[in-house]
Amino acid sequence: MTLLKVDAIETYLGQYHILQGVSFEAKKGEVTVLLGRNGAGKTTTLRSVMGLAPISDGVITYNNKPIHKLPTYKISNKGIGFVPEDQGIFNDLTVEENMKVAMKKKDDVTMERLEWILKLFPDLKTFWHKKGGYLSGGQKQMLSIARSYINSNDLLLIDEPSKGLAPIIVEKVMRSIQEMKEKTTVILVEQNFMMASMIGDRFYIIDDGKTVHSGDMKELKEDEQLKKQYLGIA
Ligand SMILES: Nc1ncnc2c1ncn2[C@@H]1O[C@H](COP(=O)(O)OP(=O)(O)OP(=O)(O)O)[C@@H](O)[C@H]1O
Repeated sequence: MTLLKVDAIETYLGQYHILQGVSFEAKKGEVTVLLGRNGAGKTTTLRSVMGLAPISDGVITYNNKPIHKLPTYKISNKGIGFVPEDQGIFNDLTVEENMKVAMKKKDDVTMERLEWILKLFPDLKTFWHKKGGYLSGGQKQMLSIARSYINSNDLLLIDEPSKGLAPIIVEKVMRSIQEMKEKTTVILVEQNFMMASMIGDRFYIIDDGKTVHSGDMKELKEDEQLKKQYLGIA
């Protein structure tokens, strides 16, 4: 079943026509990976879904209902979580406060999730009373991911979770996304192709603000030509 459908969206940032026809679908229970070189438009695509970079043309539907005219908080209230590339944590709040502000509920399920998160990222427990602004880049990234895991979202948009993290933590994050898959549909922007291909089900390649290729991740793993052409690997 298609949970999110992005159909031929166009987005301007200021006077620049950044997205010029991006289309993709996220199927329920799958990890959909958006790939493409730097500046291709992947972040802008996620921001457009969240209503942070409003589209000028095209349609975005969630559970078959259009959401592209809604303000960001209404999109978020539909159960769509977002881990932005720039982390979006509060520098003046402690790790604990950052987590509490993110919680939509404080029920047993949320507390169980918190326990799971602190096992996943023990660093956050160590720095529980430290202000967000004083964390290292990697710790900020962990906090940002943790904030998105705390609520039971139906869809999670994650922008480059591996950025700034040590390889062992990247692996942990990827495994956590795999665990999340049981409950949450995921759209992932990821430059680390090895990680992306490990957990991704379907891929879409964005180039120059357009979707240029899509398919099963299994196929892309073997398509050296495509990887070389658009991703600069192989
Ligand atoms: N505020 C802005 N105003 C004008 N152009 C912008 C703005 N923000 C981003 N861009 C441009 O939009 C294009 C797409 O950027 P975007 O961040 O979506 O790419 P990306 O695929 O996520 O790249 P990366 O992998 O480097 O994060 C880039 O050419 C970028 O320079």
